[in-house]
This record gives sequence, structure tokens and C-alpha cells, in this order.
Amino acid sequence: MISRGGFVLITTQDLGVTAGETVLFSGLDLAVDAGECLVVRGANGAGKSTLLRCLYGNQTPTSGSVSVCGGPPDERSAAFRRRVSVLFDDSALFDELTPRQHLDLLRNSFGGELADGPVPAPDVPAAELSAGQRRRLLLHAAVARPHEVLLLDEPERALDADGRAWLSTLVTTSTGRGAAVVVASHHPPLADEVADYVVDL
Ligand SMILES: Nc1ncnc2c1ncn2[C@@H]1O[C@H](COP(=O)(O)OP(=O)(O)OP(=O)(O)O)[C@@H](O)[C@H]1O
Repeated sequence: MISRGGFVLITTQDLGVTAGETVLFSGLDLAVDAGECLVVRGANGAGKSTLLRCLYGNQTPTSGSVSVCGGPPDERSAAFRRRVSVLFDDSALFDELTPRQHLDLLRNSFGGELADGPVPAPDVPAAELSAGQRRRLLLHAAVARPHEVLLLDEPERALDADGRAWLSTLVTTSTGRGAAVVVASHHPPLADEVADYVVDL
């Protein structure tokens, strides 16, 4: 995949990860410019989450190189985390805080506006939210953080039909503001709606 000539925010060169005896992917050359969305597809265990972890710098690839926002990704770097927002399976909430409190905290830290779309059960402690409500809150939080790059790992998980439609809007809003977005997904309509590129692992 070659950059279309825009401002490139994510590149990989000859990227590969081998887990045990299994080659998850190899020789992966990606380029995602500002304002573009890459959707990563593949069966369970294909390596989608692994690829996203390589882009966030919390997994070291077996071969090749990654550049995100102009350098190697490093999730431990506060400067890097200010430029890259993520939703991973293990993304956590503060159990005792409500959605409203979570989002107030983000607004106080970063300013800016929340995404359109209802905040689920705004006054219920996070520990008591349903899986879909948690996912909606995590998505609100991911896009509320300032970001040049947005990495979303199976964001459609646990969302209802309205939530999945809202998810597409979130992604296109983010790319419309100039972010480079990478989404690992099992939901074919999402790729149809938001992808500039699709990679099948
Ligand atoms: N560091 C590692 N060491 C050993 N095995 C690993 C490592 N990282 C990933 N794996 C294995 O690689 C495979 C790919 O995992 P990954 O979570 O990336 O797949 P996925 O495409 O996201 O799957 P799913 O659709 O089920 O979420 C799995 O079998 C996983 O156990």
C-alpha cells in the first residue's frame, strides 16, 4: 500500500509477526495518511489485534518497522499518547465513576467537545453498565481525546444496530478532522462505510 501523497501518519515496512510456529502476517507495507481509514479484517486469531498493538508500540514485531506520527510507536511515552487514541479489548473504565463523570474528566483534561450521540446511562457507575453501554462510553472517550491517529480494535463488539451506525459516524468524523484511523473489525458494513483501504490478514 502506497501513500496517496497526503500527510502520512502511519507506515509499516515489511512488517511481520510470528507467534510461536505461526506466521500471523509478514511483509506488510502499509501507509495511512491523515484523513484516511484503514480497516483490517480477518478470522479469529488472524492477527488483527496484534497488528494494532504493533502500531501502538505495545508489541514488538518479529520483523520490519513501524512509524506512527513520525517515529516508532511507544505507548509508554506521554507525548505519543497525546497524539494516538486507542480502544483495545482491555481498555478500562473507572468502575465507580459514571459516564457523565468520565466524560467531564476528559473535557476538563483536554477541553474540546464530545461526539454527537447519546451518552449511555449517564449517571450509572461504570461497574453497573451493560457491555454495549461500556463500549459506547469507551468509544466516546476514545474520540474525545485529542488524536492524530485513532486505533480501534473490534469497536462494533456488543453494539446494537444504532450503535454500529453511530460508530461509522464517529470514524468518518475523526477522519474528516484529519485523523488517520485503523479499525480491526468483523463487521463488513463498517468497512463498506468507512474504509479507504482494507487489509485482509
Ligand atoms: N506475543 C504472543 N505470543 C504468542 N502468541 C501470540 C502473541 N500475540 C498473539 N498471539 C497469538 O496470535 C494469534 C493472533 O491473535 P490476535 O489477538 O492478534 O488475533 P485477532 O485477529 O485479533 O483475533 P480475534 O478476531 O479473535 O480477536 C492468537 O492465536 C494469539 O494467541
